[in-house]
Amino acid sequence: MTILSEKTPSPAVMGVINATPDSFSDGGRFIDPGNALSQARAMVEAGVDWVDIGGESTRPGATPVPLQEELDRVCPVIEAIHRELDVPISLDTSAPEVMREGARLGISMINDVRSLEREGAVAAARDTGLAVCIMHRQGEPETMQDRPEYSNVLEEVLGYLDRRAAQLQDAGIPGDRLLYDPGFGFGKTLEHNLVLLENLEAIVARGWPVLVGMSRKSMIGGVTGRPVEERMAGSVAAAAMAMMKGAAIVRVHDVKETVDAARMVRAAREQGSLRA
Ligand SMILES: Nc1nc2ncc(COP(=O)(O)OP(=O)(O)O)nc2c(=O)[nH]1
Repeated sequence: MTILSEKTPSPAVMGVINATPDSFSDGGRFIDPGNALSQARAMVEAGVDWVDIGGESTRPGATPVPLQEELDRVCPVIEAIHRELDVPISLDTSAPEVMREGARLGISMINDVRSLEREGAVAAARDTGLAVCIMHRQGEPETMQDRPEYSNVLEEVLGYLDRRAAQLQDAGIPGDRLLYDPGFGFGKTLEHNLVLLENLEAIVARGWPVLVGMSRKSMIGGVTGRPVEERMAGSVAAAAMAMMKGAAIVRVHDVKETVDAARMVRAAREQGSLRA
């Protein structure tokens, strides 16, 4: 995967900066570009490999954001981080116009929880030449957690990602620009999420870099009983498990702690390969 090999180690840590008023765990903190830049700077100082900028919450129950409002939220943040910091930026959006503007402003990856399914998104992503993370979800944020059901969640997630990757390659997006994401929390019960985490190797085995986002989500709370603001340890543990199972990027809020976990995984993997 050229974009990943060129820009970051594996596993890599992606810091979440939501320029939104309503994101489930950091909503409102980074809607001001100055605050977002300060957060990005702190993440870079903590060793982050990517920052992920989002202007629309996709938490369960969230409603879509008008295009201009999403542009107004993310563009100043992208411009400031691209100007002031040396860190690859991924843009968390489903809107083709936002993808194109983000590419113009210097992002390195499109992170679309809707896998380029919106009108014009495939062409936009293709034209930018950027890496594209595609993600499985069942339903839309407004209702996806009402009654998630699968006959076999792992097979259905893999089936969707494989079909979508084939469609996008047929549409002219080279396969070496794609990343897979199983979509933790996007139309899944706690049990579904845990099956996907425990079997992550099967997703990694498909051959595309795998990006996972479990940080502070309800699956962490469901297992630990912790409220959102106390889910750092559980989130780092889940990220460590994913990295040990072969995830290429972990998308997290608690960067400093997760960078330490990533460094442990990389060190053991490198030393282990030397057969000391
Ligand atoms: N690739 C990818 N992108 C994602 N974007 C948003 C969220 C939701 O988490 P967050 O951004 O912290 O909350 P909100 O959607 O409320 O902004 N999760 C993922 C994920 O699991 N994978």
